[in-house]
Amino acid sequence: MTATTSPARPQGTDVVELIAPDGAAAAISLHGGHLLSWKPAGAAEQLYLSPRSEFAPGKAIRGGVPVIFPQFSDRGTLPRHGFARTLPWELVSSEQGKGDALAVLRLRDSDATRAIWPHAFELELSVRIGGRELDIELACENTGETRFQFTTALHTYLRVADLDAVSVEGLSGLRYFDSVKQAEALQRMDLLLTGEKGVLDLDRIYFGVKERPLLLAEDRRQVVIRQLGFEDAVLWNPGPERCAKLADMPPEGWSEMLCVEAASIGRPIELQAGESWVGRQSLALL
Ligand SMILES: O=P(O)(O)OC[C@H]1O[C@@H](O)[C@H](O)[C@@H](O)[C@@H]1O
Repeated sequence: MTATTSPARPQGTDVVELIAPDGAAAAISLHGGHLLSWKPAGAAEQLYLSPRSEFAPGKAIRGGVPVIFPQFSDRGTLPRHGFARTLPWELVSSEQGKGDALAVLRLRDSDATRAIWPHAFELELSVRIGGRELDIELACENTGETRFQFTTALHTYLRVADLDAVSVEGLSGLRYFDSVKQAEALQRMDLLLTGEKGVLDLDRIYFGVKERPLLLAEDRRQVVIRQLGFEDAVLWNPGPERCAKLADMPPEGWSEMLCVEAASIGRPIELQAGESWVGRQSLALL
């Protein structure tokens, strides 16, 4: 069975709706190849999507899962977080299986990308849902004649009921770059408390996370976050002051979200002509 592509949601953006036989559901915008919503079977929305997001050509959507490629943040000369999140992707396929539903989207280099990044590439984003699990896979192929390097992330905005009650486990002993303090540090404890009792204005790149599972926990909810192929992870929450300066976030939006991003930043990925790379982030609601 083919899933439907519904035009004109939100504000003219093409959105692919996925529904698995058990009722798990997801919505993916072709603008940015951007997962907007994930509802596991029998459970509520797990992703945060800002009600003030713009959904306009050339603009990034605030929330969901932006695809960051080929540059993380301001670490290079390209627009912040690269261009994949602001370009139209094409739908390759969307289908329902026996126990899941899967959509595949593609972005290839174009005159617009080559004007600022002179490389031939093909990105494929696969989103699979079923039961209480979500897999997001990003594949990149060098379709040109010369090598290139990139940094990348799946910039997942997790919805939280109350940031004060949220903790993240699994980071102990890792070195991180604190982008707020512009300094490196070592994560001493396994438990990172967010919200007013913990770290507000949180913006950290944890290096060498590799396949360690992370656990996001709040009162009655636990989400296991796994990654494969990505080396690092980013934790981001703007806190009240920075959030107030973000035009596409409501003033209290920061208290309802926490970004846990699968990323490769510390060691850029290098692809020779014809080579491919694949990275995956998997979420499971316990
Ligand atoms: O506002 P943007 O461009 O979507 O970026 C949001 C945040 O993305 C995070 O990944 C970065 O670590 C932060 O520094 C940044 O502020």
